[in-house]
Amino acid sequence: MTSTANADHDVTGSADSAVPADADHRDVLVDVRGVKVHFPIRKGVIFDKTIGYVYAVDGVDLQIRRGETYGLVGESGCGKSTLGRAILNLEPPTEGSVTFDGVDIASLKGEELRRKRQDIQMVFQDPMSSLDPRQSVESLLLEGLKAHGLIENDAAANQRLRELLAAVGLPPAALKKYPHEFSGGQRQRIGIARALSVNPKLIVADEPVSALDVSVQAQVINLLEDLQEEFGLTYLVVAHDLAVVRHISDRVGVMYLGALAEEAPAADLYARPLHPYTRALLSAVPVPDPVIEDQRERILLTGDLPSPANPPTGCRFHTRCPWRQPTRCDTERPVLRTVELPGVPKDHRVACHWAEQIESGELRPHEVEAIAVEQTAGVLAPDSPIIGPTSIGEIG
Ligand SMILES: Nc1ncnc2c1ncn2[C@@H]1O[C@H](COP(=O)(O)OP(=O)(O)OP(=O)(O)O)[C@@H](O)[C@H]1O
Repeated sequence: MTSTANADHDVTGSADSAVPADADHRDVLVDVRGVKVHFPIRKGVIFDKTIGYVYAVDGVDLQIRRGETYGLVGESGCGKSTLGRAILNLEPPTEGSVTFDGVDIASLKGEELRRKRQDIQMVFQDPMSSLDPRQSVESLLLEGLKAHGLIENDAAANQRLRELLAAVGLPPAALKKYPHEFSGGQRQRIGIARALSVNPKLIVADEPVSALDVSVQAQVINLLEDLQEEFGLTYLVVAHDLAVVRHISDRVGVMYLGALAEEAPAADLYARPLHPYTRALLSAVPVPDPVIEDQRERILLTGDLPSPANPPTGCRFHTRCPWRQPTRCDTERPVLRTVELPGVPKDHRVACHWAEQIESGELRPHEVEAIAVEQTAGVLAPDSPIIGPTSIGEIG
């Protein structure tokens, strides 16, 4: 693996403890250590010259425990999908390692890699573009089974397909139909059945409901939760929408410009965000009560999201941070660390030099008078109708 890092990027921003405090190593299904994915920017027709890099993922440590749902959130372009692809070994890391079920996936080749890939499946945002329109549902579902040699005979295959459809709440008649004959929610169910067909351990769901109507989103989220319980699945759910991730996740990681800004059990993160970026995102979420809505402080995020091809020095967030402090914030990259604050669990980690001082009120934001929020990309109210009284039987 070659490092493309410049001097500033050599500061990895790695966590003080890669494995969460209360996690046993055997509990960890996915172990991401110091992962960087840098895409070269090339110029020239005849001589292909590298003139820079897009620092899409720039030093991420995270662990996903068996049976949990890890929600990864962040604005468009912060590197969520690239990190997901690195975990699947579809995008080999420039630096760092990804261990899946105790095995470094970069070391696998041929048959071993094919078998490991069976354990990790993806659910995509737009089922219409991920399902071949010329294939019937039967053929789409058989594909994975055949590729991994999981078909003993026709009768067993037929039984398996029916079980898969039942698991995702679709009738057996769906087998003979084509993707265009289904609604968006039903198509996502087919995508989920396809992922399930090879008995994976991990499902990486990249924006699994963002292309669906709000009323259908809840059904698909509930389906994913039911399937997790039934089949003992582990999920990495990638989304730009804090509301989706809140309801489905056990733990949430907030990404900003290629690195984790904060990571915590979902309830803690939403109740007590410690990173200025997470605070700003959550402060932008409207509250249904107009009195509270009127009184609460909103945090101004100034400026645009910097380009990952030219990230700020020091703390990636300092150019937009209302609490930024001279020198340290723009020169020293903060590591993801635990904080010594009463009531904050050890697995609530934050990459901010001043998390304690901000939380205690010792440091005040520079733009205290500002109440408008300029940049709130993709944030929905935590109580948005994502979670409705829906069941696995309801078909979206
Ligand atoms: N193959 C590639 N070559 C060059 N740059 C890339 C490549 N793939 C992604 N990028 C860039 O890397 C950065 C991170 O992209 P990524 O898709 O991972 O972000 P994201 O957070 O998933 O965004 P979105 O929610 O819009 O998908 C972006 O600036 C993107 O343009």
